Amino acid sequence: MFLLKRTLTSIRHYSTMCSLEDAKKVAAFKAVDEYVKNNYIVGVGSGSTVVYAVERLAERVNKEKLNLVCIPTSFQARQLIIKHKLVLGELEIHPQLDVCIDGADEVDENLTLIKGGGGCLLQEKIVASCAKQLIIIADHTKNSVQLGDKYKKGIPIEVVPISYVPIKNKIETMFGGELVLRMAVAKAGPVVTDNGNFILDWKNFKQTKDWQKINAEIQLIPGVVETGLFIGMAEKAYFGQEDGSVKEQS
Ligand SMILES: O=C[C@H](O)[C@H](O)[C@H](O)COP(=O)(O)O
Repeated sequence: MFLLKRTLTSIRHYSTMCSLEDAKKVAAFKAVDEYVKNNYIVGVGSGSTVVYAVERLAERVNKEKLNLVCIPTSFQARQLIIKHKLVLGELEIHPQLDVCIDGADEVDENLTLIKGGGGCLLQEKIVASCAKQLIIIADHTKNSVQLGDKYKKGIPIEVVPISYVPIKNKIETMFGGELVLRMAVAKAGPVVTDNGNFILDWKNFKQTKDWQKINAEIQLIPGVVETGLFIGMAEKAYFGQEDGSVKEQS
């Protein structure tokens, strides 16, 4: 009897738990509902969570007849905007955005982010820097205290191809850890970003509270194009939870 009761309890518990995809979706929908208004210029981030944000943008445009212009942060984002028949814009015409909605690989307690797991960090940082507000959408696995607590693939650093070995050596000497050239999956050789660059993933870095200083030093190394550290940029993060609720951090 006791065993049966325990089994029933765990079945009930399981049935109220959401998948990671559901968690991404609830976070994305809430962020779009709360931050996107009529006549906005909207930055569209990259990655699997942003797919749901674009779905919601399209629903709202169709239902509420919102007049939006969407600025992509990658080739993927551009394709999503086109697929959903949203108005595609560019920074040349709209250099100031009202809001940018994007995913993240990890978000620490200070809203410092690791981004670039999908290789789109450079354009994401450019577009976010032009937006009045950067809003992050993610599932609960991305929510951590310190960077590196949860995301183990490393901090992505986009580099000019000829410089990847010197940059790897310099950062390992300056700060420790290991920088690994990201390799492509369906192509021989390295990942080539939307901007024609390579990505070094900085793994096993020391945890610190001084990301601002380290980031500034890395950015000064010749050949470094951009880092996946987003410091002091995000206004708010929405994390979809296992129970279907959304946790907000600002
Ligand atoms: O380069 C990719 C971006 O920074 C993504 O926003 C980040 O990797 C999170 O992606 P996802 O929503 O797929 O976890």
